[in-house]
Amino acid sequence: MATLELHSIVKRFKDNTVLDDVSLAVDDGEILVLFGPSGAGKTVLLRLIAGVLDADAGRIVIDGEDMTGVDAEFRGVGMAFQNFALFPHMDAFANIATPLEARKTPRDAVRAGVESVARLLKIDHVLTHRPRALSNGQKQRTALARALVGSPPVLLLDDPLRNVDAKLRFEMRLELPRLLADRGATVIYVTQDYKEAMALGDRIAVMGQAGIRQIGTPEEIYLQPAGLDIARLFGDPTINLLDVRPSRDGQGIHVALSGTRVELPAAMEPSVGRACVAGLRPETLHFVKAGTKGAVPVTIEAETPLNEKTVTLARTRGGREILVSRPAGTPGPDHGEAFLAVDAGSVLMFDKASGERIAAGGPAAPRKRATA
Ligand SMILES: Nc1ncnc2c1ncn2[C@@H]1O[C@H](COP(=O)(O)OP(=O)(O)OP(=O)(O)O)[C@@H](O)[C@H]1O
Repeated sequence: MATLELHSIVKRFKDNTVLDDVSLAVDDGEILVLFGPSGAGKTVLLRLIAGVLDADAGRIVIDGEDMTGVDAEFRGVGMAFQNFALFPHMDAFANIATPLEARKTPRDAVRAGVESVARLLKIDHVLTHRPRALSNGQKQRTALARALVGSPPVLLLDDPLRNVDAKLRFEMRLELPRLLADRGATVIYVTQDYKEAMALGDRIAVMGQAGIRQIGTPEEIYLQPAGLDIARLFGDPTINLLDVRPSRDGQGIHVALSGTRVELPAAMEPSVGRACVAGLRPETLHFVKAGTKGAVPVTIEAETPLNEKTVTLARTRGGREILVSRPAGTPGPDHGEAFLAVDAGSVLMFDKASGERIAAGGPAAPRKRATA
């Protein structure tokens, strides 16, 4: 295990500044997920840490030691790439063994190391196969086995599940946290899949234009996103976003939805009188009986049963669409008029002009993350 610190990293390619003053600290044994759109600089950041690219400015410190000028093979960093990067002329065993061979590990120890990691990743039956005789999932596990086998203190995994089918992705999402925790490595894990990010990360760093937009536990990122851009990236169905202008009277702060007053917490004070966007997560909205105090009248347009939930498309009197999600098998209206309760504590409020969240609102994130 090791700690990893990035101090004010800058990386440019000609006039393209990919990383601008990026700082980050990863704890010993932590899994930090780098999440963000294509081209955000995630791979570049991993390559800088690995030592296969040089930064234009800033320092990378592993376990207290400045890595500037330290060659890749002496950094104690293992890496698995999204495109596998296996040697085609070598069988799976030899591919996995390369980090141990490079260290001149005795033959018996190589065999024991490769077989043990191959068993863990369920590829022990294909160790004599060359990459072209492996399925994508087996190739992916072989690349991962190669990154794990030397037990590097720091492990960099670049979207390792991108090329595998949905079933294996799902299995690996469940298995990987334990596997990584067992190896004791400090991990930086890149993905573009928000579910993977939430399932695997102790913390998630959301990458935006040239840097990190927000860093926090999965719950903090989901419940208290720093901006509209981040709120939209997490959640399925995506968050409902409604233009509002909160106002205040003797009874408190409120907005109008379908002509109905929806009370907001006092902490929403900074939003009063401003053009805002209210974010309502579909799972925080509930259908209630007609006549329930504060219930918002809507018309049900459509209902889609998904595996574990039912998603309803409702429309307000003003014609705005709202998605509501509820656990599959629970009762709910499927046509006609219905009424929605909005949980004021769950409403996220964003400044419309800047897209930034108005800090005081939103539910509190729990201190500890739930297990995935
Ligand atoms: N060797 C290079 N020369 C010039 N530009 C590069 C080089 N490597 C990366 N870039 C640029 O840096 C930016 C970030 O690329 P990077 O591969 O890190 O993105 P990413 O966030 O990992 O994307 P993806 O999720 O698609 O892998 C892109 O604009 C890319 O074109």
